[in-house]
Amino acid sequence: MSIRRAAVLGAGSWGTVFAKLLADAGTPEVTVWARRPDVAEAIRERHVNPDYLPNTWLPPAVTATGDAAEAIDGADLVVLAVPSQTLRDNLGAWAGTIGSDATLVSLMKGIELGTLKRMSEVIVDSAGVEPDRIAVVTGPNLAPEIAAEQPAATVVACTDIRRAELVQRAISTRYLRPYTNDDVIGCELGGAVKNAIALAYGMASALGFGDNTRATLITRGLAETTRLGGALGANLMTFAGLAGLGDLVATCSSPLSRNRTFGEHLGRGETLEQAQAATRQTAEGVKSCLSIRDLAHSVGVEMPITEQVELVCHEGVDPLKALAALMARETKPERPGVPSTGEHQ
Ligand SMILES: NC(=O)C1=CN([C@@H]2O[C@H](COP(=O)(O)OP(=O)(O)OC[C@H]3O[C@@H](n4cnc5c(N)ncnc54)[C@H](OP(=O)(O)O)[C@@H]3O)[C@@H](O)[C@H]2O)C=CC1
Ligand SMILES: O=C(CO)COP(=O)(O)O
Repeated sequence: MSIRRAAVLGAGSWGTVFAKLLADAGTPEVTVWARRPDVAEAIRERHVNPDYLPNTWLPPAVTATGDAAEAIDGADLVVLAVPSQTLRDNLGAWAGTIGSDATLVSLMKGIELGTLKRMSEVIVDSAGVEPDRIAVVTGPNLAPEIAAEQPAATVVACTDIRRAELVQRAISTRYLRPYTNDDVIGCELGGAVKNAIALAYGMASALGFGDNTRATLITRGLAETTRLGGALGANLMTFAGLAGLGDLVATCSSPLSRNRTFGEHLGRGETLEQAQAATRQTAEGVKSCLSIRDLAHSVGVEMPITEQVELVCHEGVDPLKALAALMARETKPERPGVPSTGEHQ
């Protein structure tokens, strides 16, 4: 079985590249929904998204519309590529038009404010679909690099292996190698938390700190992500994979990352508003650091880096003070609960 018609709802960087990917992998009809009619027209008429990917030519199978119902009509794959915090409202308006056996794909990397839900949970709520119809695609996938067809890998996470393999086939190309994974919780947490850690990494870079600081943030960032995952029922091995370490390293180390770039602005002493004005695209970690912190508190997990990122973003704390607070924390074993001497051997 293969996908005949796909809808991609959201015409930003990743939504647009994902439409190209589906077409390159053989989907005959891919319709992008853009909320601005001029963007839809440019994709439809000129095969380019001038705002987000001006130098990427989109294949003939990709078309676009400003009418979401038209995009969704008859689609057996519905891809969601809007900002995490608007998903609930967007999908609420579209849900009635989605086919009863269509597979939904979530590209979002965030945790909803207020409800503290992962994106697949928001989709279940607002579209009223069963969780096993939702596949999460996540991994080290900076949109401009995938647009340029640079080789990479990704993960398709779904509790229904048949649907996971369907999506895997639908995005398998010579430049992207998808793996399946049944750990939806771990894959979504990896994608959401790495954005908060990349904000910290960007701040540290702008403050002039070198590779020891950066490696420490990545490693301890992964440790707190894994702690949260453990408390929420994820498979801990997921965090050593593409959706965990892979995405964390790519996002922290790339100047293409919007989250890292946003962190650099904060590290240079800009306010949240100044950083927002300087960066136009979605930096999910800015809002999700609040919901991730609250989610962690709700299950009694400490996430010190995420907490300090939240204080810098939303309480105006100086990034240097945030760093000092992290360094002044009580000393402890690297892996709490594991003896630091050889007594267990
Ligand atoms: N870019 C990347 O490299 C990757 C991104 N992701 C994730 O994919 C998701 C989407 O990101 P991405 O495509 O990059 O984001 P962008 O910021 O590039 O684009 C966001 C898109 O959503 C639209 N949008 C903005 N606000 C609303 C709203 N209120 N209602 C409906 N649509 C809206 C924008 O329209 P308009 O242009 O009119 O503002 C635009 O089409 C995010 O969760 C991100 O973390 C995942 C992997 C890679
Ligand atoms: O998720 C991404 C890469 O996998 C994109 O990261 P940014 O949203 O920080 O650009």
